[in-house]
Amino acid sequence: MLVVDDDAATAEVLRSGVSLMPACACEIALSGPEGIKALSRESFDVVVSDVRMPGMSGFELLEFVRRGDPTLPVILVTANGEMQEAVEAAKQGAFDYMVKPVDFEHLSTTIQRAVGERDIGERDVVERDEPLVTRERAVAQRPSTRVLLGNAPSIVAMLGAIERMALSTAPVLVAGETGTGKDLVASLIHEKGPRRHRPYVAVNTTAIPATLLESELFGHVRGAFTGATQARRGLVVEAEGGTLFLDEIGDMPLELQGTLLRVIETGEVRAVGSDRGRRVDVRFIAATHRDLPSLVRKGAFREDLYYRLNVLSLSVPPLRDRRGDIPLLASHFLEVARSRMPASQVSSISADAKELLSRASWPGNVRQLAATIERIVVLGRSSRIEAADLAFLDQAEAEGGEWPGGSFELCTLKTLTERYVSWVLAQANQDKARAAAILGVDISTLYRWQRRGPTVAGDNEPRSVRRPP
Ligand SMILES: Nc1ncnc2c1ncn2[C@@H]1O[C@H](COP(=O)(O)OP(=O)(O)OP(=O)(O)O)[C@@H](O)[C@H]1O
Repeated sequence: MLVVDDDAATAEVLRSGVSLMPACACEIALSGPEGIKALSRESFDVVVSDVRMPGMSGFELLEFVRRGDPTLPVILVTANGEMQEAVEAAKQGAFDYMVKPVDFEHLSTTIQRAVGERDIGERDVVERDEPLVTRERAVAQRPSTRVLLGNAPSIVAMLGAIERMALSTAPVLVAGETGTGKDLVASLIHEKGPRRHRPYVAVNTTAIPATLLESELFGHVRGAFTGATQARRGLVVEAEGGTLFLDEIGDMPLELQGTLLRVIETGEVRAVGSDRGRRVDVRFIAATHRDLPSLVRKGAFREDLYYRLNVLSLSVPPLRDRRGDIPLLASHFLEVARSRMPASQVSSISADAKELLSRASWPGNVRQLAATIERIVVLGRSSRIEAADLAFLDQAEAEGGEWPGGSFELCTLKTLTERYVSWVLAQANQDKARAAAILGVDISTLYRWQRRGPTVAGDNEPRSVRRPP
């Protein structure tokens, strides 16, 4: 809990009052700005603030908190209880309003209520976080408190970029493998910016049949096509004032890419079957796990749309490139899973198990880690997750693992390459696209190598190798 009061003695009294509550740690700030500093340094479950303070009032602090994290409860305490002030406090979203001298019993039950309600609110949000069904579409009704965890330098840098990008309305392109957190990044860009109170509409373009995608996105008028018995506004219009998140943009059909480009450029959307455009104010964030520049080269993605979307870009690193964050994420997902299943026995992770988690290959990235922990929480019978519970995980031998080329007898470059290629394939679970990416060659080259053996530098079969392995 954070207590903000310019009168050190009162703050101290409040602190000693609440420290009687079990498991309550309390920090004091002697002014509004000091409170803000504390809030940016660490996270609190509740804030109790004096109303009249020089420099920054409790109401101003409340406004600050509401903008940053609308779920964080703020209890205002005042020396002179005026009805008007109490009404104002409620209007501005204070959790409660109390008059000094504070009745500690009342304060402590209010704090417990505030923290309890917040937990329930967060659980709702976690539930929203589940795979989006059928049309993979969700309209966020209220700002969520999804957190992006991680201390890896790449993640810290990304968080900084998210904060800055949140202040702009330019399109953003988020790249990264599946399950790395692209949707999470997009929703944070929305939530940290001035559009946070407007809708966040997420669409997975691959989850909607190509024939319906156009009308889903841009709407249609009644009778526009067979079965269009009612007009539809479309998701772009639904995102009015807010953000439209287009997941898997690399899979969007070419014809629609042209329409989307026009909408982004003109700020106008035209429903299928309508001859009139409608102005919209929507911020576009797109994501893909595919290599868009290479799709552009192959003619499968429009170059002009690529440049339009790529005004700001972010690349979310795969989990295996930030292994240091795995224990932290695992503990977080353990808490999330436990809150969904309070009856579970599982409550901690052993050091060995954390070690094993940190070494696994995680081709499905953070989503796979979350699912792994959830499965153990649901099925586990002991209180601690042990290494033995994780025996099924693929360990990433590629890092720190042994070179599998066998003993180092002298052999030709071709033989060595063959062994390396088959080892990489094994590491990638025979996923040719991933193996080709690791090897830095085109997937068609990999297929050819499998049929005819690899071509190596010096072979007289040039041009077929883009980059010598
Ligand atoms: N750094 C993180 N901290 C906490 N949770 C995370 C983090 N990264 C991802 N997650 C969680 O992992 C899950 C997968 O993330 P998300 O759906 O954003 O991935 P994605 O890259 O959009 O996946 P896809 O490519 O399949 O669409 C979500 O539940 C998300 O909240």
